[in-house]
Amino acid sequence: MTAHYDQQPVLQARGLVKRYGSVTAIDHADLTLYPGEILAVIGDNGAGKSSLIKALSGALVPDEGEILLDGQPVHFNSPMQARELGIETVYQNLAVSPALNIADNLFLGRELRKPGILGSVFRMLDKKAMEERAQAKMKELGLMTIQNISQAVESLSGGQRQGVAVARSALFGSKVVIMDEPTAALGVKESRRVLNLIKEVRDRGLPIILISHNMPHVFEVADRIHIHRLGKCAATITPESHTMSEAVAIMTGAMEVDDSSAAA
Ligand SMILES: Nc1ncnc2c1ncn2[C@@H]1O[C@H](COP(=O)(O)OP(=O)(O)OP(=O)(O)O)[C@@H](O)[C@H]1O
Repeated sequence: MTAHYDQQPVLQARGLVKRYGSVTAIDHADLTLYPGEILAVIGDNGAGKSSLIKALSGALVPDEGEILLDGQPVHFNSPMQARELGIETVYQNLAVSPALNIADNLFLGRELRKPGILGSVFRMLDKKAMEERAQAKMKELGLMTIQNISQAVESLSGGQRQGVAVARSALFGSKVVIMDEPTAALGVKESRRVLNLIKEVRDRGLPIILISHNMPHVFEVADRIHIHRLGKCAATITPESHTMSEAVAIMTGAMEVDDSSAAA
């Protein structure tokens, strides 16, 4: 699937503001995510990327501004509310529970119950259905180098664990997947697998917001790059329109951009 810039954006932030006392973490920030794209969000430390992403994933309630999902205004008071509307977030830490197996991790907090009275009254889990769906999703995403779905996640490598977290987001994210530094803790080979997986999820129709400090990774996978500076979008560029050093220059304020490209 290729990005559709002529269509209704899937997710939009308009004029978001978040203040912590005298610090303005988000300062009238805009962001637009179109169907079929990987939108990278880059910015210096303290630029307000995490705060922006938290607002989009329901982990923070903005003081001002609006969030639109498929063109409709939405208000999230918790991450659960954002998830219920199809926005899944993969956090860098907390990605998976090591002691649980792969299938249990995929369904953590959203376990399937057995049909009928066994599930509704006795709350019995449908382990078989969860394992089958987990297996199918891992296979679909090309993650079947992991042999056994009932294998404990603590026995997997860092890249495989991140793969499980990405598979979970693809399993439940019906509209948007937000990934916060998914390759930060990984080696070269593992990063490559996770980047391919991210592209695979995009190609299967889920648009992605990717927060990353890794410029080569961003330039490799992003369709567009939202550059965040001083709490707002300084520019939206593409890997074709600008070089990595130009992106860094915009990020740090060394290079000015005209207002037209700042439209998110
Ligand atoms: N809970 C909080 N309380 C007070 N100040 C905060 C809080 N969260 C963030 N800030 C401040 O808001 C600003 C933006 O922080 P934020 O974490 O969103 O930036 P960031 O771009 O994600 O940075 P990094 O790349 O270092 O994670 C910073 O000045 C930070 O100190």
